[in-house]
Amino acid sequence: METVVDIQDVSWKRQGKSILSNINWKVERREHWAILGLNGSGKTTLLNMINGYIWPTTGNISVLGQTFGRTDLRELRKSIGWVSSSLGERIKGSSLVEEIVLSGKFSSIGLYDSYTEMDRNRALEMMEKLGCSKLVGRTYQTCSQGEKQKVLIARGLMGSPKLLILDEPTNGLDFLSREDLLLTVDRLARQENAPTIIFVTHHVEEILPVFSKTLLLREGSVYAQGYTEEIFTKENLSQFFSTSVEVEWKRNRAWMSLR
Ligand SMILES: Nc1ncnc2c1ncn2[C@@H]1O[C@H](COP(=O)(O)OP(=O)(O)OP(=O)(O)O)[C@@H](O)[C@H]1O
Repeated sequence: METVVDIQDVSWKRQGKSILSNINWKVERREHWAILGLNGSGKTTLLNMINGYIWPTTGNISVLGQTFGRTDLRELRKSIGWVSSSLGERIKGSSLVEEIVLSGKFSSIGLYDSYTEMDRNRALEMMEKLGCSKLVGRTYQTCSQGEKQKVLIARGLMGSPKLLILDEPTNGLDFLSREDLLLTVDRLARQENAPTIIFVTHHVEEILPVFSKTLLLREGSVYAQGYTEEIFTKENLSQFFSTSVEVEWKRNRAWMSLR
């Protein structure tokens, strides 16, 4: 099996404080993972590290077989699609959605490079895949929150990444748009040639069965990791959140409520 992310004994310290402590985590190809953690648990820090924006204080990390310190990070980043709210905030509202998707090929925010007919067709194909091709010709600012997320995911796929990171993609979505986006991600993840996906969330019930593995992060440490269905017990989650919770499984998803 091909290892996509290999993190060994990684810690990251800032101002004498451990933000990440002794993280060990391996993601194999086509093994889709969810990362669940409360605000401030270290999720974004971990993603910044996987993308090579920050380096471990101690420990080793390699992504897609490239060991940090011995690799061209800009090249590596082209193999990683990263969809986050900070990406969304950097997009100009007046940009056409198809141009936003196309810009994913160059990992740029605006579209400055020239592109071919083939690139344009691929952009349309990615929009088709995400179920948002009807938006062609529209500007970003006229799209709903859910439509914007789909455009950004299509952009993330444009460069045929081996790893796709979806960082809280359901933020700001209403109940129906959230379910629609989750189903779209589920469909994408099940495709034959799908990239390995890391799905970051605060919410247990957003973790669909296709995310067969979950990493629980708490206060910068791995609280638990492994098969989602084994991890999401009421005992585990009550300890994890330091609050008594009930867990109910419906449609292969765990739903959590206060006890
Ligand atoms: N450069 C930095 N210097 C000091 N502290 C930092 C730095 N970056 C992050 N932190 C701290 O590390 C902790 C983890 O932050 P991080 O943003 O990774 O959490 P998160 O799980 O992504 O949170 P959220 O769910 O709210 O996005 C926080 O307490 C944050 O204040």
